[in-house]
Amino acid sequence: MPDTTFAVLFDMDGVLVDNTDFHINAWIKFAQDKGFPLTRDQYVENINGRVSADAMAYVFKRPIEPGELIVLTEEKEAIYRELYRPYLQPAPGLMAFLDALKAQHVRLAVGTSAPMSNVHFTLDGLLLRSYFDAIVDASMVRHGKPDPEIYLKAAEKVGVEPARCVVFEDAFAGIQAGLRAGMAVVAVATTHTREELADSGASLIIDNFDGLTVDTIRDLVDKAGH
Ligand SMILES: O=P(O)(O)OC[C@H]1O[C@@H](O)[C@H](O)[C@@H](O)[C@@H]1O
Repeated sequence: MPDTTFAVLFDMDGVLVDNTDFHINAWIKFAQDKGFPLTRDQYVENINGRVSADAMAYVFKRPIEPGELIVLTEEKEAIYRELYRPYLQPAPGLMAFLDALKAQHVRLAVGTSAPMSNVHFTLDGLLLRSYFDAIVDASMVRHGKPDPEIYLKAAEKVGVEPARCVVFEDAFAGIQAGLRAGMAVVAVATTHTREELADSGASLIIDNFDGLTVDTIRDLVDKAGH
């Protein structure tokens, strides 16, 4: 029987996989090729963890209409996948943690700003899809992170109330999305340092999933008093 007393919602990029540097390099190359140079700091501040519509509007300094957005997004993501493919691997400790959650029948979801093509690349490339009861990607929401819509939709799909969900996130936009959804957030210190994440509102900061127990995460929800 599924345990519906709490659910765990995972961001994808920077959490299930430690791939931020590959996204940064892909964005920098893509933007440079288009004649709109981008720095690493600009990426971290304005693009990291956000849906492509918002990221592209930032890079090109104008809103991008839907047809053009699909083309530009796939152009950028093809660069990213080419760069990251040889290094594609689950985050340290992830598989053991997912197995432990599954053994206790905890409901699991992915909530990502990535397009479906990258979800396929990552979850199917690593044979992770079967672990998740729901997957919400950028194509399924009207508003990207930091709006809470992605995580609220994931909670609805797994049938667990938002206050009983824990979100794993690496990006400030994603942490905000989780908090605004009324969820406890665990920050993963891949993109940002522990110091940078200290005031983010996260209940716990981890370097990766090594040694993380299901009880530690269940306690976060219980302590939040929901
Ligand atoms: O961290 P998430 O929500 O999985 O976000 C995916 C997005 O993360 C951003 O950081 C990348 O630059 C995007 O290209 C990518 O689509």
